[in-house]
Amino acid sequence: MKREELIKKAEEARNQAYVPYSKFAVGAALETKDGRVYGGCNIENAAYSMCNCGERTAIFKAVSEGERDFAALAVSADTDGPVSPCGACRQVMAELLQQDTVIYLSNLKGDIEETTVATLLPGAFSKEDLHG
Ligand SMILES: O=c1ccn([C@H]2C[C@H](O)[C@@H](CO)O2)c(=O)[nH]1
Ligand SMILES: [Zn+2]
Repeated sequence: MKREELIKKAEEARNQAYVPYSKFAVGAALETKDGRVYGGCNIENAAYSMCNCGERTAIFKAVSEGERDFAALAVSADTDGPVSPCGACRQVMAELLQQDTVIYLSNLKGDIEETTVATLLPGAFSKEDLHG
């Protein structure tokens, strides 16, 4: 899928964001190597630490459906520049996406930054660290 199409799907997922506290809506769209797309939005909670980001919602939806091989992830929010994923999402991307999964960071103005998991989180803690 073209990056503009995947970003549009992230924007559509963003419309479902449940953000009564921050009012900051985020959408994500994760495309598998077979071309299936899983949307995700951020979902907040009155117990703030339970808030889940849009990126992780999309990743967990896909993985929970048995998906393991991902081509691209688009993220969209109403930010000045391309949205910057939080550290927790970067760590989850490092574990569950591939090294060659393309990440499109975007905003509603049409700015797009194309990056990779390795660039977003150099030195990520991984299963190699865990099992020496
Ligand atoms: O890349 C990001 C950054 C923040 N958030 C969410 C978490 C919280 O619901 C709100 C404000 O931080 O935005 C995301 O979903 N993705
Ligand atoms: Zn996050």
